[in-house]
Amino acid sequence: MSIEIDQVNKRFGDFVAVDNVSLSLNDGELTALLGPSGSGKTTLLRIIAGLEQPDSGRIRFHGQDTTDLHVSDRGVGFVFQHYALFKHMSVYENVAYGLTVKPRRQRSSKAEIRKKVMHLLEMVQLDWTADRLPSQLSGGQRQRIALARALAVEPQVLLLDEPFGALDAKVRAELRSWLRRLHDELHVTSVFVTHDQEEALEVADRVVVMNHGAVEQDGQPEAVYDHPANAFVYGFLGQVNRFNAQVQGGVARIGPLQLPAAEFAGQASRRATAYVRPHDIDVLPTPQHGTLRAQIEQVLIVGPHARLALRTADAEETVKVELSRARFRELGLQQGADAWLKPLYSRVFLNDDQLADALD
Ligand SMILES: Nc1ncnc2c1ncn2[C@@H]1O[C@H](COP(=O)(O)OP(=O)(O)OP(=O)(O)O)[C@@H](O)[C@H]1O
Repeated sequence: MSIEIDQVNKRFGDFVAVDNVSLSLNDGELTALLGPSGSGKTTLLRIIAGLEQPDSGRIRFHGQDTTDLHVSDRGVGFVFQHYALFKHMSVYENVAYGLTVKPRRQRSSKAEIRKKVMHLLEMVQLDWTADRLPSQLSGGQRQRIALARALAVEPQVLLLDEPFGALDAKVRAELRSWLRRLHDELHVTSVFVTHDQEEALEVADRVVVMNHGAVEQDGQPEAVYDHPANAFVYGFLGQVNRFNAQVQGGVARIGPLQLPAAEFAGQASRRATAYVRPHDIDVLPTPQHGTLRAQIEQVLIVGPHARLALRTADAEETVKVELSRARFRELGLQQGADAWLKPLYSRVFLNDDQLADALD
């Protein structure tokens, strides 16, 4: 089931929650709506679901206009952040609920319902909990049951609003890869809302980055991560160092450093900001041509990585660098010592890019 969002707008009073959003989501895709708090993700999800009416614009499922269709007639399944399982019903009854409340003529027999529910419970690997009450399950298990319940009525579209938001980091990580596997098996067109960039990049086929109610960028996770459309997306999709630069002749200068900025080759001299991710900077123990001198302020060893904070002579912020632990040992770097920074990959955006301000 493809979903077309066509010039959708939504205001709450004077506040623009969704600002002229158009998107085409492909059949069977898992799409992440990613953005900071208040960027309009949930509002857009609720409009797709039919829980909220847009002020203008249309929603189409597989070419059919559903904008005025009631939520119960859209064939959508939901999973919310706070597990909304019925407390007094067993796990089995929770998953069976949507099937047992169907009108008699559409309802399957008890035996068929049983078979289906048990199959769903096996799929979420919780068939052994069928007779338990939700209170006897962990948070992660409850979310898997919520998902089984949403899938029981065979929705054409599955909508998930921060489904793992209330869980701790380890459980979240487990559920992410589990959701990905489940989606690969079922291929239900799914949209999930998250403000966690790692979650979006890991799970989704496609990432839609939102800010102030509008879409900043839309694409496959690698494309969005490797080629951010603007400064906002660069900053939002992971840690980044920002350097004040002067761009001229296709080069961005930061003191003795020269970084490529070929896209601005034809421009007059302009102030700009160079963006460099912590893992895209090498650190050298001795001076070299075209490197930036800095002092190592802090070293944190985190599992296989070494995270360094360094201060350059004129930088306002510390520069963050991430090296492999092996590389860090090989270099023999010490806290307090001088080191020389060599950015390996960077992106330059001119300073009048208003989106850069959105990060501050
Ligand atoms: N029913 C409403 N009435 C008034 N304002 C609302 C209503 N629903 C949402 N808003 C506002 O619209 C904006 C967008 O909200 P929305 O929940 O869509 O953002 P979000 O990106 O999902 O954020 P979060 O991650 O914090 O849930 C917010 O500023 C919110 O306060």
